[in-house]
Formats: sequence, C-alpha cells, structure tokens
Amino acid sequence: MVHRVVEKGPGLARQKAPVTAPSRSGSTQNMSANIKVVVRVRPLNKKEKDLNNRVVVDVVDDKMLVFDPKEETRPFFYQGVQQPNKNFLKRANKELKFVFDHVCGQEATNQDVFETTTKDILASLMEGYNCSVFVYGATGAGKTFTMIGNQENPGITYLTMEHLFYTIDSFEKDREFDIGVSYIEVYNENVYDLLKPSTTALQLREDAKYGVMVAGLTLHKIKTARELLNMLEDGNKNRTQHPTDANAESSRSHAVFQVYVKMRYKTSSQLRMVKLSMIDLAGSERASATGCKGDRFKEGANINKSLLSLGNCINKLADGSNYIPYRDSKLTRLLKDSLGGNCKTVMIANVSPSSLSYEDTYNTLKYAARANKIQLSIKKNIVDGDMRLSQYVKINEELKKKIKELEAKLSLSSVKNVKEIDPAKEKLSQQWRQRISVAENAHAVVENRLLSMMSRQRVLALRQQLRKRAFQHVVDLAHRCSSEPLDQMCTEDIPRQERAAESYMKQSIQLETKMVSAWAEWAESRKRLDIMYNQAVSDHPELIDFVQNLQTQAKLRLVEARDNLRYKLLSIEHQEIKSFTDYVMDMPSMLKKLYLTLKGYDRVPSSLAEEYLEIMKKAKSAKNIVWSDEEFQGDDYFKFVTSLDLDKPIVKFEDDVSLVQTDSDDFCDIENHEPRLSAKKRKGTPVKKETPVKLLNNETIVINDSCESLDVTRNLSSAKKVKREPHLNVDIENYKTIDPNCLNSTFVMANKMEWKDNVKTEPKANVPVKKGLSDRTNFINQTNNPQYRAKIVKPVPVVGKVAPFRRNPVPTVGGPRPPVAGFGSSVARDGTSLQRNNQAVRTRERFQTHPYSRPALNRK
Ligand SMILES: Nc1ncnc2c1ncn2[C@@H]1O[C@H](COP(=O)(O)OP(=O)(O)OP(=O)(O)O)[C@@H](O)[C@H]1O
Repeated sequence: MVHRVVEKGPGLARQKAPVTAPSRSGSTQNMSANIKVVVRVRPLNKKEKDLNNRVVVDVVDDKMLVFDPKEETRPFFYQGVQQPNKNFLKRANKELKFVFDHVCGQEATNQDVFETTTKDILASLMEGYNCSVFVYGATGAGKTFTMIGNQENPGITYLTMEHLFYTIDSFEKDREFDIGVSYIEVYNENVYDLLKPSTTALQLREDAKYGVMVAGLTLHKIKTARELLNMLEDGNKNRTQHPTDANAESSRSHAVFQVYVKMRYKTSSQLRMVKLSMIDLAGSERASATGCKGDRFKEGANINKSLLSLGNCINKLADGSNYIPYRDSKLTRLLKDSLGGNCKTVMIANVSPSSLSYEDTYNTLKYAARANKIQLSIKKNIVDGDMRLSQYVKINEELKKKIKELEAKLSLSSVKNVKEIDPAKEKLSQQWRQRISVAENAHAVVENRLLSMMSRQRVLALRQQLRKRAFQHVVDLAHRCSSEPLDQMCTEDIPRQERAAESYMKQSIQLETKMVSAWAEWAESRKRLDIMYNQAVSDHPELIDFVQNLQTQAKLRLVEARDNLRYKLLSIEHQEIKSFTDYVMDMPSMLKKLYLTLKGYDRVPSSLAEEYLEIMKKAKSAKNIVWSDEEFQGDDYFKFVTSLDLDKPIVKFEDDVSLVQTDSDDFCDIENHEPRLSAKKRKGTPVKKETPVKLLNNETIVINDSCESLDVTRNLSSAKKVKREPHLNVDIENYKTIDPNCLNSTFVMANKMEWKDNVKTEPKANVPVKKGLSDRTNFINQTNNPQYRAKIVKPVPVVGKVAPFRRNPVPTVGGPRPPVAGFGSSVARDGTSLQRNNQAVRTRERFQTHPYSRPALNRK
C-alpha cells in the first residue's frame, strides 16, 4: 500500500512505508502503519445546487482529487476576434492535487465507503488489533450521514457491525466471542452515555490494559447488527443536535461508538480483547457560516477547541514529536489510542464540493493530509494469562514428574559410571603406562643416537663435498699455468686433499658401520614397542590417548633432529658462500685486466669478446635469485644431505660428481660412474681405471691426457656405451685411430664425428712407468697406420679449417712430445716429466683460435 500526499503539483508527492502485515504469533509483535485517510466528497445539496456554486473539488480517480481546479474560461469574442480573457479581480485557482489512500466521489454510497475503510480493518480487529475510525469535516459535510446514515442508507457503523457479526460467525468454530457496545458523546467537554441518558458527565480513565476507558460506562451486549441499528437510533436521539445555518440537523457533539470484542480460543485458553471505536466528530465550523450565537456559539467554540486540539495532536504526531497534547481536550483524550497508540486507524474526511464550503474543504483536506503522515506502532492485544488454575496444576505436576525421571536417570548413570571404574583394571592400566614409558624412553635413547649419527654423516658429506670443490678450483686455476708458486701450491695441495678424502672415507665407513648396528637396535626396539602398544590398547582401550601421545612425541623427535641437521647444513653452506663470494669477487677484476691486456696487443678474438660480453650481461642481470615461492628441486646430493629417514638410514650417495665447473668438468666421462677409490687403495694395483675418452656432445670428443687410466681398448668400448646413454645423444658407429699429432689437443667438429673402425692399442715397451702420481698412468701404443687415425669428417666452419690448437711445439708424427713443466699439463704431479705423446689426448669443445676460450657449458 502506498500513501502519497501531493499538496502542490506532483513534485511534492511523498512515498510512505508500506504497512506490514499483522502477525499472528503473539502480543509482542508490533507493526507500524499510517493512519489510513479516505476522503469522501458528498453530493451537492439542494441549496448548493440552487446557488449554482462552483464545484471546487474535482475527483480525478479513487486516489486523487484536485482542490480548486482551473476553471474553463469561456472565449470572449469582439467583432469576431477572440479577446484575451484576463479577469484581474478574480482569485487565481489553487489547483491543489491531493493523493489519499482512497477518494470517494459524490456518487459513492456508504457501502462503497465501508468497503474502502472499515471492512479491511475488521480483519485486523479479529487478529487482535484495536481499530478506530473517525470522520472529520466541516459541519454539514456528511459526517453523520457517513457514520450513521439512515434506514435506507445505513452508515458504516451499521455496515461494520453487520460485517463484524458475519466475521464472528466464520470464527465461531474455534473461538468464543463476547461483544459489548457503548455509545457516548462529548459535548462541551463533557462525556455522556448516549445509551443510558444521564445529566451526569462520565469521567475518562486510562487503563494500562485497555487504554482510555470511560468510568461508569455501560456496555451493552448485542447479538445482531439489527439490534445495533436500533440502539444507534435510540442513541442518536439522545445526541445533542441543533439546527444551524449550515446544517439543519447539525450534531453539536462528538459521538463515540465503541465495540468491545472479547475472543476466547476454544483450543487454548488464550484471550484477546479488542476495541473498535467509531467516532463521529462534531463539525468544524466558522461562526459566520453557522450563524450561531449564545449557547450555539459556545458549543461551536468548544467544538472548535476540541478539534483544534485534535489538529494539534495530528500535527505533532505527523512531525514525530515526543510530546502529544492529548490532554488538551476530552476528544483528544478519547482518541489517544486511535491516533497515536496501539490502534489501526482510519480517518474519513468529509468535504462538500461546493465553493460555499471552500475554506472548510481546504482546511479539511489539509488536516487529512497531515493525518496521513502519522505513523502508528500497533501491537496485538493478547492476554496469555487467563490459564485456568487446574491447567497450571496439571502442567506443574507433569514438570515435577519429568524432573524426577531425569534425576533418576542421572543417578543411575553416575552409579554405572562408578561401577565401570574397576580398581584392579585401573592398576593394570597404570602398570602398562609405566612399562610403556620405560620402553619408550629406552627407544628414544637409541633413536636419538641413530639420528645423531645420521646427521653427522650428512654434515661430513657436505664438508667433504665442499673441500673437493675448493680443490677443484685450485686444479682448474693451475691447469696449464706454468709457474713455480702455482706448481708448488698444487703439488702440496694434492696430498692434503687425498689425505682429507681418505679421512672422510674412513670416518664415513666407521659411521656407516655404527649406524647399521644402531639401526638394527632401533628397529628391534621399535618392533617391541609396537607390540607393546598394540597389546596395551587392546587390553585397555583407555590407553589409546596415552599411546598416541607417545607416538606424536616420537614424530616430534624426528622433526627436531631434521631441523637441527638442516640448521647445521645451512650454517656450513653460509660460511662456504661467504668464502666463495670472496673468491669470486676477485675474478672480474682479474678477467678485466686480462681482457684489456689482450686488447692492448690487439689479440682479442671475437669469441673471447663475446664471452666477455656474456659475463658482463650475467653480472648485470643477476638472474640467480630464487624466490621463496619457487619450488626448489634439489639434486640427489641435496636430497641425501638434507634427509633423515629412520626407515632408510643408510643412503648410498655417489659423491664423485664435482660441484664446480672446471676444465676437467667440461666433459662427460662416460666411464665415470664408479666411485673413486681411496688413495691407499689406489696406491696398490690399479683396479679401476678412468677412461681417457670423454664425449662432451656429439660434436666433440675428448681424449684426456691427464686421466689416470688410459686403457684405450676399454675406453673405446666404453665409448660405444654412449650409444645407450640417451642424454648424450651420441651415435658412434665406427672410429679410426687418433692422429698422434692431435694428442692433448682440442677438436671441434662441425657435425657428428664418425668413427670408422676400432682403435688398435698396443703397449709400448720402451716407455717408462711413472712413479707416484704417474703410477696411475698407463701407456698405450698408438699405431701409425693411417687407417686407424681419427678422422675429422668435416672441417670446423668457424676457422674454416680443422687445426688443433697446440699448446707445445708440434711434435713429429708418432714421436714423443717434449716435456713441459707445469701442473696438469706436461709435468707429472710428482714432478717427473710425462711421456705425453702416447698417453692421452684431450679434446675440448672450444674454438681453436685462442687457448683461453673455454668450452661452453653443456651438461644436458
Ligand atoms: N453522501 C451523501 N449523500 C446524500 N446526502 C448526504 C450525503 N452526505 C450528507 N448528506 C446529507 O447532508 C446533510 C448533512 O449531512 P450530515 O448531517 O451528515 O453532516 P454532518 O457533517 O454530520 O454535519 P454536522 O457536523 O453539523 O453534524 C444531511 O441531510 C445528509 O443527509
């Protein structure tokens, strides 16, 4: 439902909150609503018709009317020409548009008014809401006609009551009704009972439960609407009426007809008391219009006073004021519930359409518009407290019975609980706890020892790996650099490194042995403990929490050990990174000096310049940052050192893979899968020999002159294995012998090298076996048969010609290479010269243009 009031043009339209449907669920349910305002425009009476007065109310539709509409102007012609019709003396039309909840036009009957006013609120009345209907308007506007009507045309009071009885009939199945009516008038600020005429005025009282009451008022029970009609007729006869100029039957008092409905639900003892008030107000009047003098004037003054109070209350309520002056008049005191209290209210504003009542109509419409703004808070009148004592007693007894039942159940349950606690069983359970605790403690000791050894092994492995890496750096730096201090340094470092490696191996083996026995002990202890847990839990299920707690503690032990290990590893790595950073920091300046020196001599090959530029780019971009959200995929070594798995304490890790890229690491040693033997073992008969043949990729072959095993037959058969190494992607079918001129040199093949035949190797009898480090060097005889020479199928495109770089003066074909002093090159590590010409050949992937060009990293 939308309420709007447009006072001047549609722009002033005001939308109101919709009325919430009343709830059926209890007395605390509130709803807010506006006073429903219906305007009724009565027909013109005889006098008005006779006077032919203008109609100032134009009903547009059932919601809207226009007050003082624009008059149609009749065209005035002078000499056939329409003249402007400007009547400066005439008042301009107000043309006020009003929108109400409903507008009943002149043709509307009382039945129509009933349909739009009280019929709807009866439903609310039956739900428990107080309801109120009052008619307001100037004298002679048709209030009494609307409210009371006559025999032929009964008013809304009768129609409402008729409908009320009809409604009651439909509810009689489940409710009992008591209906009482009263009919009073407020005349000159006194209240009189119209159904029990008396000269004594009645007093108004305010009751908390029923609102405003008239003390000493008699309620008359009625059974039918017809009874009411007779009653109303009798009451109206008692009402103060005097003819005025405006109305021959002018009511000089406010008549209040009240219906009290008492509903008792048959299914429950719930009681509802509701009140329907129907108020026929005395007409607001102007003394001049009514022509009243003396007593009539006094009546009129009182009427106006009470209506003025009503107007004030409506204004205050519409403004949302906290203080409403209900006590200013008897009328407002009576209407207190209807206007601002717990009541659904309908206001019917009666107006005359004639211009004779211009001011009254205008005032009434303004009143009605104001009243439309009043927001009511309505509450159901439900009395829950009418329960019979017998019912209370019954309910009370039932509750007591229930309490006793519950108490009995509770005591039974506690007895049962007490019984369940068996001291003997509890004692056994306690004994289990102790036994398990002792066993768990003993197991924890074994486990901690095992974990500690495992951690030591990992730390040791890391240290060894780092030491090896440092040594590789030295080797790499010293390689081919013939200078006394370097030779000295490397010669001293090798035995130290070997001793360290030996020590590591020794410690590692010792640890492994200890770990094997510790692990056996741990596994046995674990097994015993598990058996104990299972037995304890099956005998005493209550121990499950205890056992689970111990298992959690065991898991925590492992987590803690892992945590400690990783912390140790991290701190070692941190130190290593620091020292490695210091080492690396010096490289760029050295590299720069070298580069500039070469440049000064104009000997910088383009490949070196490119490589130098590449390094600069790398330094600039520093792309090696790994973000925390990137998943780190550690290699096998990383997984080995960082893992602590009690189920697999002995992890075999092939630590023969160097961590750094050195000259010797540029190659994939195809036979390098076996672990390096300790120095002691290697001093005896060489059991395992390293291959001198290395393949970097399918374009490069390396014959390593510094390898300690030079069994070419074996190496070449190993080379065939490359075929089965998918990651090397090498396809070697045949090969030929290697040209001795190419020994210790690097070849770069434009395409895949093709091998034509098997290499035939023969030991050379006259070549002396070297001592010390050279013990690990074998000798091969290279046949000079050109059929077996290594054949470079295609020339290197970069240089246009395949010409191996020679570090030393080119030896004669097949002849011995002159010894050259220096670590890793022509001088053995023990200082003796090497017979290099027949021993090994190193082939690198590098451009032959310059010896400083390093092979590109190609691990995949
Ligand atoms: N809708 C209507 N149709 C026909 N006649 C009407 C209508 N309304 C009012 N009348 C007639 O107009 C006259 C005045 O009406 P009524 O007595 O109801 O006015 P009132 O507002 O009650 O005046 P007052 O305040 O002076 O009592 C009556 O004769 C009534 O029959």
